Amino acid sequence: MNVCFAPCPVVFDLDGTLIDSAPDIHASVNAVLRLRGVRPLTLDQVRGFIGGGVDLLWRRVIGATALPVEAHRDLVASFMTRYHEATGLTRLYPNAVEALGILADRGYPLGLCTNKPMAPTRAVLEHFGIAGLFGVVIGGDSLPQRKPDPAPLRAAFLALGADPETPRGLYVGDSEFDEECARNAGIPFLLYTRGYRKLPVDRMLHRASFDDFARLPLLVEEAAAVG
Ligand SMILES: O=C(O)COP(=O)(O)O
Ligand SMILES: [Mg+2]
Repeated sequence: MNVCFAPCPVVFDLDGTLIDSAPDIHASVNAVLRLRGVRPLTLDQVRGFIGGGVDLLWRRVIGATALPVEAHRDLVASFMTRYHEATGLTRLYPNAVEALGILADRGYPLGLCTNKPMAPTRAVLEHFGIAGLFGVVIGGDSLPQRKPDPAPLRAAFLALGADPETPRGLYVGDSEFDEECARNAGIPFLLYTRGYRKLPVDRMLHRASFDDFARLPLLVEEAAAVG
């Protein structure tokens, strides 16, 4: 059982969960492709490449274009110079900030565990004025491992004071990477269905799913009570 007597930590994914960042990622990818004389990718294509961090994003971009595999490192570097502070096209999902505020007011320690590198993660949290809500932020370059490896999620729960043997709490995310990571870490998973997942909801293991953040505070209370 994973019952939380005191409010247990709730850790969030970022891209496709709290924010729709695909338009900024898409614009930065296409800026790099333009410099190389490569045809732009569609927003749907790029959205489908998000979830595993920038290295995987660019392996997928290379796979969809005629770019050489050897250019991967330079492409990632060129992308990061554009993307590290790109927030103009990014939007918070409706009611996400309100839900975070309600959970914080109720005493739930909040954390963030994303595969996005720390620099753009910090930039977007500052841009939306929500950095202070999170007791810990783990980015895609904070540890040698990335989701779906359980290490980043475990690190987030440890930083929020969870017991290392039997970490208690909930992970809220949108993608197959998050689901697998939660499963690997033994943490119940709450699935936001309007993000970037590719599988149908019923093919993903989750404690509960939701399509509106207005429902999240109640779902957290219910999931925390069941354990
Ligand atoms: O940057 C990515 O590829 C994914 O980021 P996320 O872990 O916040 O969904
Ligand atoms: Mg995500």
